[in-house]
Amino acid sequence: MLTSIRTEGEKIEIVNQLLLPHTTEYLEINTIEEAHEAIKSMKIRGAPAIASLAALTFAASLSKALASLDRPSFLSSPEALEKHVTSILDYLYTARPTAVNLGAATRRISRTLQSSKDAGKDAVTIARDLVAVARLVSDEDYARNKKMSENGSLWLSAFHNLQAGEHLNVLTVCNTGSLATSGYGTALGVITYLHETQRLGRAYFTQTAPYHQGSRLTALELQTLQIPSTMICDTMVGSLFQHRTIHAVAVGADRIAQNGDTANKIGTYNTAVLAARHNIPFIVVAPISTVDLDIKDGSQIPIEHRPSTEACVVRGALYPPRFDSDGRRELAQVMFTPPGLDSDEENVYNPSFDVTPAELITAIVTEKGVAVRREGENVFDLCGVV
Ligand SMILES: CSC[C@H]1O[C@H](OP(=O)(O)O)[C@H](O)[C@@H]1O
Repeated sequence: MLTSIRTEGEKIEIVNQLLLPHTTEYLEINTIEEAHEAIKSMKIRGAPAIASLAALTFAASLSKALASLDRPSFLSSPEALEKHVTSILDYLYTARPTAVNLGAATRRISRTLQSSKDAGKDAVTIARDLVAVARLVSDEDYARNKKMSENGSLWLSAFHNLQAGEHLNVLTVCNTGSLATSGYGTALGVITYLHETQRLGRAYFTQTAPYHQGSRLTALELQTLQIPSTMICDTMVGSLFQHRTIHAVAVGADRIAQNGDTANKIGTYNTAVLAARHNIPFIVVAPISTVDLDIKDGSQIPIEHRPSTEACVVRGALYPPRFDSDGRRELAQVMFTPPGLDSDEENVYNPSFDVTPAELITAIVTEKGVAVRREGENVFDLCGVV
């Protein structure tokens, strides 16, 4: 299985997802600033993976400070430590505004800080507690994803009253596998679990322009896992539903509001509208840390707009292939420039996410269970799940 992040002691490395699938290059992340840049530039992406890298880098920075002979001033008191921790986590959170998992990790770290302070611990002891809890954000992700994948697979099998020997065809959008998490994945985890339990017919996935999480990352993951799959262009979802049997759509999430409205990769809303038109169950698969109960509905979810140039670049390998002196396949980055590109968003509209209203979502699957929309209502009992 591919990994988005790998660690060895205090060493943290990420695979540079801008270069996949043609080049596998690991980058060492040594500072908070490097983590921020890697997240903002989308060398690493995927809400859970972003939270894991931020938490691991935060833990490494504290760990280095604790090991330093020249103790920094923020370890002089719990108050100084709290101010330092808050500034680091708030800074990391600014890297990408829509995904909320990092916010949940920040809240978890802050709760630990507060309880350690209330217990009268000194700054050094509190810092050690924070290192431990921050590492759990990543360490616990694999098991969390496996559990939600099992929950989603069982729910879909029951929804279709799947009998022995029958299989489900599932469409997914973007990339929600090991490259978007710390292992196994969310929506792609459901597809993987169905495959591993002999209940998957075929996985379908959209290319997911303009970053191409589908054609560059999900394709790589499904090939690596040897899962039968078919890629479609983003514009082909309606035709697929008209001409192929699709039993479900399973997507990830970056932020889920209290009423179940869900922000996810751009193109998810289109797919949800078409799934409703074709009576295909549409499920969102995400960890509890994606649910933001402070946000009443999807209108309050900040939607990141990426640089217009990113919507004008096609990344890929040269054809016929050319190789550099190290034998690595050369990539091409073709920029097509619409007139007046320099005027940015007037010419290129490039939201990175869209919001799918709850009434188009059949169920929200988490590691704690499945929140099903009640017939005739578009409000999920999320509190029953969170
Ligand atoms: C389990 S990943 C959640 C979410 O993150 C992706 O966005 P991006 O690739 O821009 O980080 C996509 O929306 C996934 O569904």
